[in-house]
Amino acid sequence: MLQNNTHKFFIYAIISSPTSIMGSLSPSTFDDQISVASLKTINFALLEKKDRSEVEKLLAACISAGFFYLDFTSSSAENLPVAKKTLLEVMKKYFDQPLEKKAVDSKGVTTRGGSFSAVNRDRPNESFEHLAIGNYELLQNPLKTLPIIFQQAGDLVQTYVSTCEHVVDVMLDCLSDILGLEDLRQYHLHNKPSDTILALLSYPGELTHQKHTDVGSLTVLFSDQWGLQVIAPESGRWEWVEPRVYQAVINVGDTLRFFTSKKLYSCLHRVIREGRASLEGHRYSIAYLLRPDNDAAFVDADGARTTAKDFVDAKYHIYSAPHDEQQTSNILTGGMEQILGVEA
Ligand SMILES: O=C(O)CCC(=O)C(=O)O
Ligand SMILES: [Fe+2]
Repeated sequence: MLQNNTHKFFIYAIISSPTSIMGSLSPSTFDDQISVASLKTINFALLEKKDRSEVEKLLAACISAGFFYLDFTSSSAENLPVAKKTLLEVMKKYFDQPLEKKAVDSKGVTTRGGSFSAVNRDRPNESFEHLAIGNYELLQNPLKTLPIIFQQAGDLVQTYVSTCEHVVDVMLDCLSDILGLEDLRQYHLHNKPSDTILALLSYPGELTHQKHTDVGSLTVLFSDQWGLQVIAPESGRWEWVEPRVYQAVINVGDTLRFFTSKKLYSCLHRVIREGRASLEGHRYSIAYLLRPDNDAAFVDADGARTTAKDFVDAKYHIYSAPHDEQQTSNILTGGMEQILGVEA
């Protein structure tokens, strides 16, 4: 085992190139037969100015891959990648604590903390540890919502979350304008109860994250480590999402797809630890998951009218159900598996 790891490190040292100007994290030339997704990069400063061609680029990314990078250079959210770096450090300290200590923070609510896994004895690695900080709860009562380690970091989490609120608001405005829709923000009012969360994820060892679409509307994701894969809509094949230090990965979730009469793609993704990702150690990621206000109503993938609250509850149920139960429903994959023609 030790020999194996030493060998891996040796290969890594040979093939890795230094972090580029873009802040991408090598090994970009690792040959594990899986391509790196060629996702578009959208400029957030231009979206803030409602620059028409950038907004068109945003729409194009949302109706094709459903995934893209967001570059914050010279925007009012320029500090987000810096805050992410600090947040990752605090997270490491947090997840280093004994399980019993962390268990107290989720207050027995499995969707808010602890270990999250599908109930499947054949795939014990499909599990990760998480802490989910409720956006609404954080606004209402930060001291009750934040574990002590995060309180000690001053207003780090509050600033991070309010910046994410701004980032998603701008994207929702741009999409409403270009699609000629009434304001998509009306379903995402941050001062109304919703299941919008800042999810802090920890993948020690070889833990993975089963394939899924995100239940909500938009996700702002950062990870400095390889592991995330997305389905390429043209081929139905899994591709790596290259981690970038200064850019967030944004993806469309199920509910934004439903609010836009299924024009946008809520793309399937997963985290695996094989191939180039096997060179990473303990993996961490930060996902701001925007979900609609609890009472927002829409028609789901099966044509049923539902509310965000019921839809999120149903998705969480199926997320931790056995795989054979998951296969009987469209919920885990947002109905996207058939549309994308997924290979495996
Ligand atoms: O850990 C990651 O990179 C992905 C996390 C994710 O897909 C999620 O939280 O929905
Ligand atoms: Fe996800």
